[in-house]
Amino acid sequence: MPSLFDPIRLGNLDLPNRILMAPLTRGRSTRDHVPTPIMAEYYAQRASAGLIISEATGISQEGLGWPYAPGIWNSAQVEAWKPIVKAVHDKGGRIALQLWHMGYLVHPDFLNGEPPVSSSVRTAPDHAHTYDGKKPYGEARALREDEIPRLLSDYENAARNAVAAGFDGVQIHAANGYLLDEFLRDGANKRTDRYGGSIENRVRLVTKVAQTVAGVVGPERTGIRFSPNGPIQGVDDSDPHALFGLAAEMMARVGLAYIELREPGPDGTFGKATVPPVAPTIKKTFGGPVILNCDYDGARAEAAVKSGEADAIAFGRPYLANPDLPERLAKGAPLNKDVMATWYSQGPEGYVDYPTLEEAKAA
Ligand SMILES: Cc1cc2nc3c(=O)[nH]c(=O)nc-3n(C[C@H](O)[C@H](O)[C@H](O)COP(=O)(O)O)c2cc1C
Repeated sequence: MPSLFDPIRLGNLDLPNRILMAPLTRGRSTRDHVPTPIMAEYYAQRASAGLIISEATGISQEGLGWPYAPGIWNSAQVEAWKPIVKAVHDKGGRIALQLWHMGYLVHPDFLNGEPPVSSSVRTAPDHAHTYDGKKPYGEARALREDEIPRLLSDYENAARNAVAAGFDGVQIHAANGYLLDEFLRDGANKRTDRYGGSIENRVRLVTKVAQTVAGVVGPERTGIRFSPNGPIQGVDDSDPHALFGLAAEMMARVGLAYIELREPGPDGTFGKATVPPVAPTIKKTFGGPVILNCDYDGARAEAAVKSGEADAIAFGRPYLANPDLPERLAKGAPLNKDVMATWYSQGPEGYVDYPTLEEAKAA
């Protein structure tokens, strides 16, 4: 069986190892959601990943409600992404862009006071990060059926821009309680039209988005992320095995290159599972490469790949804090611990200053 350190082909991308960088929002763009030069340094430091999945990146202003997060809907953003992608390529790496619509998790402050959109009228629990600190979420309105073509054209525009910026591929963000997850899971989707109710109806929007994005980028360069197990940001489902089994089958029909899953265990530190693992069901109905994420260390990751449970592993917090993660895992070296206070802070601290093993030894 393969090891974490063996190459793998995802769609038409050849990865030198099976250690992926999971998408990590870091808030180092401008207030207008334009990427900044320090992001080139950060991603280039992590170029030895089999594949970098970028931080979630807004497809439209309607879909972006995170302070200083990047977007990909206008030409200033495309131009600013180009040197970042080039910096990763110059170091021999590969980078895919994660396409994001935050749905009901966009605070009205980002929308000139207008309500955000979701599958149904609903208010997210807890508080949003805004430019004026944490605030309770606003009530979302239900996206009308006649607005869906416009949403799809936003995805199409973003996908075209990702290609123009030079990305090796894209990942559709359908996880973590954001818009596409709000349509998928019945705890959030209360619609009575053909986008709600049955499982077939609830997978319709994500399937159309996948077809639209793959139509621009190529299915062999398009992946998708789900978080099938357990509640997150107020979104959950009553029958995840049936729902995500069908969603994965639809993604296979579109021909996507891979599915990535954030699936914690029952004691997960980034969400908690509430049903038995959904990954095996998804792996069966998808048939292609499945990448697993959440709470992996080197030993668990190697065991998951060796057993065939996963084709590759995506690391989030370990990658944030260890630019040379594959080299450290190969040596069984200790890992730097990520510092939560600088996850979303601006500037270089806790961003580009985590040392490699060699730098730590030299210091
Ligand atoms: C600071 C931070 C930012 C994150 N941003 C994103 C994101 O932009 N998109 C996404 O799908 N998940 C995001 N996540 C979730 C991670 O991709 C990953 O699923 C999570 O950290 C669990 O993996 P880990 O145990 O390897 O850290 C984020 C997590 C953290 C800690």
